[in-house]
Amino acid sequence: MSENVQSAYREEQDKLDSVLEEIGTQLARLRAVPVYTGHDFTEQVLEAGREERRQRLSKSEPEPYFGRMDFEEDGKPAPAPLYIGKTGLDGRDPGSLPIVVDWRAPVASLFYSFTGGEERVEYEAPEGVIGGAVHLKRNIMVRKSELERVVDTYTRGGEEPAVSDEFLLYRLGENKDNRLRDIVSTIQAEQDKIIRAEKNKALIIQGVAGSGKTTVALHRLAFLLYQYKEQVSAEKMIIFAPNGMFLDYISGVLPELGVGDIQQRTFTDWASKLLGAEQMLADPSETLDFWFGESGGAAPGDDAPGRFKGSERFRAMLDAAASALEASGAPELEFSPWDGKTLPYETILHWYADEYKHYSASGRKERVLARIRRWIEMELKPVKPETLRKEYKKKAVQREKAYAKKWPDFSPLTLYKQIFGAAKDTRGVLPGEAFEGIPASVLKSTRKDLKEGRIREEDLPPLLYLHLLLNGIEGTERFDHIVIDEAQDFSPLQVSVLDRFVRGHSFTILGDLSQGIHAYKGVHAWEEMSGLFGADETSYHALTRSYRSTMEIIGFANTILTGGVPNAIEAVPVFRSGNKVRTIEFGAGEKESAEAAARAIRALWGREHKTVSLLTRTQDQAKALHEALLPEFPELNLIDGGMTQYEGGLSVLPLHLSKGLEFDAVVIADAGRNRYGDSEWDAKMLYVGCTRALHELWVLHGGETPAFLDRGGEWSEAGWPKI
Ligand SMILES: Nc1ncnc2c1ncn2[C@@H]1O[C@H](COP(=O)(O)OP(=O)(O)OP(=O)(O)O)[C@@H](O)[C@H]1O
Repeated sequence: MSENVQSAYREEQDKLDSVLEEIGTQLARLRAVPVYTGHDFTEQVLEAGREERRQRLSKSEPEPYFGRMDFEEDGKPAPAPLYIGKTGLDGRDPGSLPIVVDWRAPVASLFYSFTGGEERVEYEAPEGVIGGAVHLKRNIMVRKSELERVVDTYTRGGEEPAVSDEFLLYRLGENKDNRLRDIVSTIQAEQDKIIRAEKNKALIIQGVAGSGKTTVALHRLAFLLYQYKEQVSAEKMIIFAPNGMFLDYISGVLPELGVGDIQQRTFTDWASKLLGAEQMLADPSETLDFWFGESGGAAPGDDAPGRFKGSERFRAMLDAAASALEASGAPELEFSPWDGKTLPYETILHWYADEYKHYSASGRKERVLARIRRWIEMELKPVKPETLRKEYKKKAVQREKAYAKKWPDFSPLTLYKQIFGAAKDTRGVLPGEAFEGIPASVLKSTRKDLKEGRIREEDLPPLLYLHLLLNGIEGTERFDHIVIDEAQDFSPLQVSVLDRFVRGHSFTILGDLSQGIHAYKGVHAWEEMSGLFGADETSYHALTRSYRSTMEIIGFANTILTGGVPNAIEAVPVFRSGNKVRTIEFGAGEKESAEAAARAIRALWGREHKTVSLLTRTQDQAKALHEALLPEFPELNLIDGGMTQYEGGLSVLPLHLSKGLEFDAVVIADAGRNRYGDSEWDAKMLYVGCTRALHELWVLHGGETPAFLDRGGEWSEAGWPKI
């Protein structure tokens, strides 16, 4: 250890001792106050504050901070050290400087945005822009209250800053367990910009595989809750992610950041509940088997059911259908509560079309019917004698009920069925020719589904859209912020529907077009989404550095993109080198394939790797391999789409389910031409699979492979390793 390093270490040890002592003292004081359990409101509030501090202090004790920055503010005589932690630690005396600054505080942004070369830096504080100079940037690793590492990434007047961040590399080199982790200590400048971006904008983030999109979105939620305390609440924020297992995988990050209660759902789950249509939903595996089976993979055009039903052209049809129904809403009838008394159609129409025009169609219907009932009451008042009035009243009630039935029900499902010619209820039926634009295959399959009482995931956005058009949003929960993960699989209609449920277009929309393996329903270009918002309502950010995988893995995965996907954005790896990717040929056949997989697992599992996965093209192959390998590896988990828990460890799963996850080592079970063609889609699938690996990637195949798979390039080595 050099003298400088030694003295830095000693200095930080002293600092840590004093901070821990302070935490201990504050905790002891708080614990000495008896817990209040009475009914006095003021006392209860004070107790809640004490409890919150007790918890915060206990949480910060093992790792009170992770970084230090010495900052000389303009006009101040000398630099002052700022310690930055996951939670702030205030001094004991009111008005004293914080001992540890919360990572989300404005001044802490300097720690992330400063990359070493800047003479002067600035940050935005509530009181205005504050400028100054950085004298030192230091990473400090404390674990279980013990000082473990001190790494200076910048010293003013010292050597040039290191090209790669040693501390970051150290963190990236660690093995992962079965949960995504927080990255507060190593957030990169380009990520920090996104995390701290203003709230009321639809942020669209295109990030290469492993660029930290999911992680950044979760940190952004924690930031928004801190920065906009008064305007947002955790319960009114929601994350949409592709499946239950993925939600489980990311579920640890927010609690680590001290954030609870944020809703985490799949769009399907949320939308079907809102529509009360859970029972009608067809099993999604049917669609997945179609697209991900070996016979699938045809380039999905704009007439694929999901693409069409999420498109702007279908939205225009829905608009037309809802307007037509609304316009023809009030039945062309006068209302007669008893013989000799009538309420003319013109009056009813005037109420419906003019007086209540600001309400949704179903709201107008409700109001018109209520007004008719009030009219009946008024008309009944002068009727004499009492017996006649009673008789009229009875009649009026019956006739009003019968009349109400003649109104359309304004149910989104009924209208949707009408659009596809599948409705029994023909009130307000629209002329079929208005919907000639529906592709024939979509019309046929959807009509059949609807007649058989079934809807599919891709029907949910249009149904929700119709629901909004016909019933409005009153009484429905609105969000303060929405995160859409894997947004390349969302359709424009889906996003515009969600836009109605969020205040101020406050979105974080993140995805990667190169991983668009659900292109049969998702967007093919981000403009399809940004075009939904006004120019000042949205901003676009690109993340091109990949933090997950070694240089060799990223280099290899990039060759798949360059060879198989036109205009794809390549990932830039951080300078972390590991073993070359292995491409291993086994003799053709199912048995040989299983034997090769077993040999790969034997070599990779149970050594330094905590998570190893075997990725197949289809669910059936995953099942077959699971069966074949289980006797030797009883701990092998078979993962399917219905799972809501992610086990980690050793697993076998189809490629499309591995999306968003990561593993220390990945084995592509069979990348042969018999499983994958040369299409862009096949390339994207293998790209997704390869970029799941952190440290080791082995690609097995039975001989011939798709043209885009680079088996002899600089990043890979053929054959089994010599051990
Ligand atoms: N600044 C960082 N410091 C340390 N680790 C990071 C950083 N950014 C990302 N990572 C790590 O990189 C990995 C990938 O992150 P994440 O899953 O959020 O990326 P992603 O862009 O959503 O990936 P994909 O699209 O491939 O699923 C995670 O292990 C995450 O902890």
